[in-house]
Amino acid sequence: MFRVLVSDPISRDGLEPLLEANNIEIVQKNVSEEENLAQYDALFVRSATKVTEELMNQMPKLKIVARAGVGVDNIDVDQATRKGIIVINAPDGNTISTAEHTFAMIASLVRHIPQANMSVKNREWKRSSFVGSELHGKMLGIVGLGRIGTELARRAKAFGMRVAVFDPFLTKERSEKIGVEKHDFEELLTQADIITVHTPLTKETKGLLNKETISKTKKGVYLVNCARGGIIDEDALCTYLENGHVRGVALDVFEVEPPEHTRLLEFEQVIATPHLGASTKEAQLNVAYQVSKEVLLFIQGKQVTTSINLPAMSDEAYQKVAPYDSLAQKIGSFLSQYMNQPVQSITIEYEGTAAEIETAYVTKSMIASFLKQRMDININTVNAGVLARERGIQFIEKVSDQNSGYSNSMKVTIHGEQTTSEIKGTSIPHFGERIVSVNGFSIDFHPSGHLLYIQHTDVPGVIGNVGRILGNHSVNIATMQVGRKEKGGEAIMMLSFDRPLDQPILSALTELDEIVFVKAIEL
Ligand SMILES: NC(=O)c1ccc[n+]([C@@H]2O[C@H](COP(=O)([O-])OP(=O)(O)OC[C@H]3O[C@@H](n4cnc5c(N)ncnc54)[C@H](O)[C@@H]3O)[C@@H](O)[C@H]2O)c1
Ligand SMILES: O=C(O)[C@H](O)COP(=O)(O)O
Repeated sequence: MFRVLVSDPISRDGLEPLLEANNIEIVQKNVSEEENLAQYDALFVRSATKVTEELMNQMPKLKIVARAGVGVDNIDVDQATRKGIIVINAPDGNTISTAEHTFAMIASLVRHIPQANMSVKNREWKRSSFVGSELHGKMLGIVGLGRIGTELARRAKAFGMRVAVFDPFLTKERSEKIGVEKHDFEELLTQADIITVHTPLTKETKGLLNKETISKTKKGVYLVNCARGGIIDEDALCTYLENGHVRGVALDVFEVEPPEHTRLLEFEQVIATPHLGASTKEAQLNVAYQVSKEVLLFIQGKQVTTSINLPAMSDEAYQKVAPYDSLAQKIGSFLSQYMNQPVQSITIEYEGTAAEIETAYVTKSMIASFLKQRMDININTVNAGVLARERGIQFIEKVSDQNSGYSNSMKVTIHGEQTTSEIKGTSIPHFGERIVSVNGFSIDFHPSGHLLYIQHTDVPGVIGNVGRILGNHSVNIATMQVGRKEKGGEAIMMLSFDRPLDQPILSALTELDEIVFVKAIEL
């Protein structure tokens, strides 16, 4: 049974993909009210639940955190990554709703609609107190032209506004295509009549609009924040509202939510909503449905596509990666079992078509498989890199420009404290993966099942002796491959069996004079 805890109010209809699947139990209850957090495999949240390290420690089975929305600033993604917990979000399910809400806030702000509404409800009729400004012909300054910023720009243009944009990642071509003016931050500050922010809250964007930057804006500017509390510094807003430099402010988000102690709410010129940008039936259905489908993919062992802490990959892209992923896991596990010593560095080299895929994912998969043999914690592609680095293991990814004759290949070299080992493999369409070289010995075997690696001297009779000992122990050899570098020198044997070999058999083989090294490997 896969258990899902839905902590924040999330559309039940949007959970349909999970509700319809077998062996999934869904509990809709806030984390603070759930006594047995340890039983859950997945946690669904919006912005209210704080997914802290402490919470994750109480959920040892947690494998995936699904944010039914965009912002993940309420989730400790670094800690989730360390623990191998996948974090996903629903990047575009609430874009339209938030853009529409922002536009409604802008229109309300310049026409004083909330204040006028309150006044009329108080039985007043003060028409001259609420004279507003037209949007037509005014310049809207958008900071952050992502999904929401772009939709907002389209709406502003339909109202006859000029749209100026600052976004360090915006190209000239894209700004021309959308029909907005690309500016630097300083220009936008000095020219815009209304400034609205649509960036995530990061170290760079925290306090982006502060005492200094707001002082550069036009006197009488309107400021809008429907992205994240803290992008516009709340103390600075109070200062400029008090001295009249800022004419009005519209806020959907606050530094602390709910904003119990902020002075901002005392200003007549401030209009506010309680983080409602994504609160429409449509957006809530979209985001819940998006993350539910992703979690279902995860449960089915398929590739998730909207992960924050994994390389983004569509299912189609993963189909191309899958054969190499499988090969990488086999090589990682093989080398980890074979090399029973501390490791300093791992190098993985891709050649041919293997170099054309999402190699970062495959590298992490190989490292995860390598570490799994050595560590008794949850290791996967999410945390493999962090855990390897924490243990002082360097990993290097290379693309080879050599042509070794295979249409694709992957070579993994491990530098251990005492020795270095290397395995090369290839994936053959419709045939599966093959190991084609071990420590420079050419060989050809399918890396699967109960295997035995034997290093020996290339002398007559050794194969017979090995066969005799195995026969004496009633062990049937399923497959056998040999490889050598030169006649009479060192050679290797790779055997596979229908069952694992016990220690007495391995000891008997080791006692043969011509045998240098024996290692049973389970793949
Ligand atoms: N109020 C709500 O209910 C609500 C709903 C949805 C999203 N949001 C918030 O809105 C924000 C934007 O969402 P989105 O879906 O458009 O995200 P997005 O990732 O599509 O866009 C963010 C944009 O910000 C830009 N950016 C990043 N750093 C910047 C900087 N220092 N200066 C200028 N631009 C910068 C990026 O280049 C990107 O284009 C997020 O913080 C999200 O959490 C709020
Ligand atoms: O980042 C988001 O998606 C929005 O801030 C919406 O947050 P919510 O899901 O708590 O409404």
